Amino acid sequence: MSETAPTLVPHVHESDRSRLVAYDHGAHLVEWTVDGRRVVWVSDEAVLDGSAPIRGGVPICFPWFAGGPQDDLTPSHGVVRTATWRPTETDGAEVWAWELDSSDVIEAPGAEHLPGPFRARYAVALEQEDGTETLVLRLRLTNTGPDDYRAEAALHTYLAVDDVRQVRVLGLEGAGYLDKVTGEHEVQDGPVTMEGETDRVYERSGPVTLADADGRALLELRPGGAAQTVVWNPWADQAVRLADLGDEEWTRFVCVETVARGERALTLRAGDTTEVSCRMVPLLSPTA
Ligand SMILES: O=P(O)(O)OC[C@H]1O[C@H](O)[C@H](O)[C@@H](O)[C@@H]1O
Repeated sequence: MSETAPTLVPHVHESDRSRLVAYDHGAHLVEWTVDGRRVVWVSDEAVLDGSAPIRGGVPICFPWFAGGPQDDLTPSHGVVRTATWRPTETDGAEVWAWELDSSDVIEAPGAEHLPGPFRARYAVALEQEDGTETLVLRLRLTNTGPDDYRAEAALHTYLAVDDVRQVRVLGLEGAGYLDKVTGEHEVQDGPVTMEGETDRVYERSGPVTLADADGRALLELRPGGAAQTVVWNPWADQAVRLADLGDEEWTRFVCVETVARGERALTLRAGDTTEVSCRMVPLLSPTA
């Protein structure tokens, strides 16, 4: 028997400007590179054998976010980010699409906390917009049961930055937020800058722009179907505790997440389909 751990097989797609890499494990997009510049970030220490969630990329969180409404559920971020999704037929500009049903995860740890039966379809598309190649992520959730229920969901986007201590997140000015580090409710004063562990749930969905210290816009995110934006970076002390994150890697990313949690969780009506999406628009020119 081989002693080598099984390694997930990546899907790779290259267009004129973009390179995308994804796995069926979690329907997890792990790389988006535009003109050779990394936009979606993944850890060098990410576990890629299917035994754990992948640190980086765009984890799909459902049907709960983090530890759920009462912060008492495991695994963190629900049951679908470690499930093996089924590739399915693509439509239009979609590069990949996957499906997952609640029956696929019924044996998974945490399945006893599913609020109801569901069918999920997730697609990664490269769509042209005003001559720019944009990345669009669409998560469609169908309540396949007879009763309405509520569920949390997120597209947990890890964005590559040169140095998280230098970046600004614009578009959340004046938004109320829960600071999960202090437990306090605050109102955002000016652009978001980070000087320590940051874990905030903003009651605004965007659009938001990621900019560098000089105010140069790097990327715009346009979320859809979810009311909140989470901004997260573990910073140095917490990073040391994450086995799948190199000790210095925390400086290289910021998570700006499209989220529906707590009182803003999704309401999935019996038989209906709800969509959570995020469009990412690169704003740096190739020569910048
Ligand atoms: O370590 P994970 O389960 O991937 O979670 C990573 C992070 O996800 C979100 O940003 C949450 O707001 C954080 O509280 C959590 O620490």
